[in-house]
Amino acid sequence: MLESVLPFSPDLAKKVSEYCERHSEALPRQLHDRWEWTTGHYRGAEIYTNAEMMSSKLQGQWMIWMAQWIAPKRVLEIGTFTGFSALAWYEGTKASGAEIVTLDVTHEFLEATAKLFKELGVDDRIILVEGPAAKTLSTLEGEFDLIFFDADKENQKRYLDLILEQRLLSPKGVILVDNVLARGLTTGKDSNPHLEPSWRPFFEAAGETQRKTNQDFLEDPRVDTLMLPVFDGVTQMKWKEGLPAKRG
Ligand SMILES: C[S@@+](CC[C@H](N)C(=O)[O-])C[C@H]1O[C@@H](n2cnc3c(N)ncnc32)[C@H](O)[C@@H]1O
Repeated sequence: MLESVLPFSPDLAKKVSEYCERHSEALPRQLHDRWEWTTGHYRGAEIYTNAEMMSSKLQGQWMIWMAQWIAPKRVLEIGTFTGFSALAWYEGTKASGAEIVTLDVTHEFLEATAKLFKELGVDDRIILVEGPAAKTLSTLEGEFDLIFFDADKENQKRYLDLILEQRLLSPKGVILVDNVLARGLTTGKDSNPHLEPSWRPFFEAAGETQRKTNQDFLEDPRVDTLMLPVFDGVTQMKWKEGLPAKRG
């Protein structure tokens, strides 16, 4: 196979996603429950209409696996929402005992998340920070070994600049950026004939913004960039070989 992605229809995408979930280490109960709670509670609710913002269950399984492998001392997440991905970072860092700092601008989301984290007793290592991420980032100190971008997509390059300028990324650290394919529309307006019509204007705009961001990431001389067609598209970045050591 010379392409890197299977030609999915919606039915096949569902079938393959479920198959992959079943053939991966099972999602821990508390993540499973949070995922179900978010989809049930938020769908159609007055304020929180968008459970779609949450990562998929398989993505949660991937996060746990990645965190176990990287064994970070500190994790930084931009975009908490209802805490599903922060719980995955927590689960994946049980051995490394990492501190997890997760940022969100929306008070209601953080309030619901703080309540859950207290109930689950995971507030010993997860720190929730409310406010616009750019502002919060400029106040952070120290280094992070795993950084996840999953908030406002239009500011991703700004976040990268702040992180690199402040050396918040450790020398061997990795940045993971979610949704770089914007449901496929980053590659062109007509790329996804299966997209629900009501979502099309949003993702057309998101795709256009992301096209520029992806190019900016690639052209940034401070990082090595790899874009993968998994989930809604994930870009991985690390310091260019030898760069932090030279600058240090
Ligand atoms: C896609 S959701 C995060 C999903 C979460 N990581 C998960 O997997 O369940 C994006 C979140 O980013 C937050 N957000 C949007 N703009 C932001 C900003 N400027 N600063 C911080 N958070 C922001 C939103 O409130 C929302 O909760």
